[in-house]
Amino acid sequence: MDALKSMLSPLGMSSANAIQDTLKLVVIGGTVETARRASAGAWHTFLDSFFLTAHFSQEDYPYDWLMHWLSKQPAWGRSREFEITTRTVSRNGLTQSTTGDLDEEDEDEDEDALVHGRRKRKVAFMPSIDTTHTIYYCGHWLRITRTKRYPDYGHGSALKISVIARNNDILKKLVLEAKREYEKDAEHRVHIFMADTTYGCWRWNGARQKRPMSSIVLQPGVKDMLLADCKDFLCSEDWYAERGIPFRRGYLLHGVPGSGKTSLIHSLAGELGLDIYVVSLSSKGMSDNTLTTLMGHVPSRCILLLEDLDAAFTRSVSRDATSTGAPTASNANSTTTAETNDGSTLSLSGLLNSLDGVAAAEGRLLFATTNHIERLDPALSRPGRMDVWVNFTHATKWQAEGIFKCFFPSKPIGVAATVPSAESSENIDASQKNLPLPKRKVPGHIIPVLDETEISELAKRFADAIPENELSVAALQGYLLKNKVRPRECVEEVAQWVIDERATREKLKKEKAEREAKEKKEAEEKERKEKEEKAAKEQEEKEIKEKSDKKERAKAKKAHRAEAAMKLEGASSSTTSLSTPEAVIPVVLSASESSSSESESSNGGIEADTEESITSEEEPDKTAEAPEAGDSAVKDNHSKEKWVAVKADS
Ligand SMILES: Nc1ncnc2c1ncn2[C@@H]1O[C@H](COP(=O)(O)OP(=O)(O)OP(=O)(O)O)[C@@H](O)[C@H]1O
Repeated sequence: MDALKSMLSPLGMSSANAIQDTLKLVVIGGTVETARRASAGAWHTFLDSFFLTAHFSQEDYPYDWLMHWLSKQPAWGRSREFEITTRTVSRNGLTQSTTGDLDEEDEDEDEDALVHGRRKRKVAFMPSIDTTHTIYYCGHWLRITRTKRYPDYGHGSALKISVIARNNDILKKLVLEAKREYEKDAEHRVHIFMADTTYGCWRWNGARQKRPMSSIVLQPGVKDMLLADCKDFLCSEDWYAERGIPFRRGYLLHGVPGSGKTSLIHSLAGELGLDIYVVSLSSKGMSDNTLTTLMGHVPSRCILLLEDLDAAFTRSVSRDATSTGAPTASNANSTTTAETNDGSTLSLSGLLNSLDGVAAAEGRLLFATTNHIERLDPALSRPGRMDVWVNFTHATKWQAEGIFKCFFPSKPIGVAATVPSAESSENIDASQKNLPLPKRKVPGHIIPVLDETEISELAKRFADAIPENELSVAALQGYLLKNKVRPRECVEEVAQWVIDERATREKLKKEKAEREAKEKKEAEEKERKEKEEKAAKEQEEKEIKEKSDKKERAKAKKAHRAEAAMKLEGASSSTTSLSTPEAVIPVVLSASESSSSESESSNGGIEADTEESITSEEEPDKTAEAPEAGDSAVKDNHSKEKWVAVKADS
């Protein structure tokens, strides 16, 4: 300090004091800030040594479990910063409400209630992103933060849970509890995931009610066989491992549209408690790499569904004659990449590799559906890839009877049949016109419940009226749906419906044939026009080329003559320099004198005047006989004239 004072002494006393004070402040401030930072660091180190933090990403299941669990926590619902959404509470879309749910007016109303035919929307409070909530759980305070995973892309969330604890038991307990609750609530639903070709990942698409196996009417034994096969596969992992066989199984469901292929898969997923991962191979942006990535991310126990396999290598919307993935003449070499204008590039080899390549997931049940098995490449449907094939046909009489019984529940014999009243008949008509029903869950009051014998008898009559293997089960279902509250009338009118259906189909067939014929004609006309235009263009190009060739040849000829003239001039000057009496005799040279002119005449060039052709070397005497040098005649053939120097008799 003394040194500082002595340094500052030459300055005025007052300014020296001011500088001293400033320096003091700087020193004190720096010390305080350093102390603050050190203490904060020590505090964080202290906290970190006690806090356990777990991260959960939206792409993984635990995130769903925790979001579902949190949605039921009162503290989560009491959050003071909200995101208000009419979407599902969590990514999994389970329909239970958060504790902060905002129901409209009558809270006790049915969740599925319809207002003017529309489902009522629930408004839910979701704690907003980047806010921290403290929840008390099993004697611990949990600090929970929802964050954005990819803020730049605007999607993807993550959860961060911190807790003061000696070990991670509390977090394990929390995750297990959340999982249990989630699974309990998801018990009656099948989760559907769709392939996202843009990001090469799976996106949750919805949770559907399970469909009972009994609602699928197939020929006897088919459902049982499939169910038993799937169950057997799922519990034979060790058996596969012992034999070195990849733990995968493929099912190919093929047959006519509307015969229950997709419904059966849905039903099986519910029965086996598996999620469904759906890939549409013909979707935009699908490529070998994307498919391989997707297949690599399929969980081990699930159903992987490849829909409309025959349309894999075509982007056609039609699923009939024009749509093909088959090794036809044009695409026989199907291992080559199919490139389309929508940017999709998928090859058969890419598909095969992704199905059973090294990166393909194990333990999954692969289901593929197609309406045209004959169009599939044999490599795709061979055993090992598709182990079980099931053929779906149009409805048989047996199926018609079965589906009728599914639609109209029966009462045990002896209980009086419920017949709709006149008032309810009005409702019936309204429902048949597809007008909204007041309550979805209680339609029983308008459906007459007949006794078993009557239903059996009606079902039999219904089946008798249905032609074998002609109409799809979906078509029968459509007819029954229209008559869902009129079982007796439904049977009475079915014969007429079949006639109408045939007529409609015939009409549609005819229209389709006409449309196709028209399209074919237009295509042919277009092709013919294109051909004509092409031919005209080619002809024009040919003519232009010929003209330019002619010009070129004429130019070359001119140049050649000029060259020859130059040579002659050179020769004449050399003879003069020898002081030999020479005369320059003009002679007419023809184009045929030169080799170039020969070639020209041979290839159709300008004809040479051979009569008057004289060469200085070959016919010197002729040149000698030529008129005197002074008045050497310049013959016509203007352009063909050349002056050559020849020795003349002096
Ligand atoms: N065998 C069946 N048993 C019960 N319902 C059926 C059956 N076949 C079709 N359906 C009904 O028909 C509708 C269409 O069925 P689904 O989508 O399963 O047919 P699909 O064979 O997959 O048709 P596509 O080949 O066109 O995809 C569904 O609503 C389903 O309930």
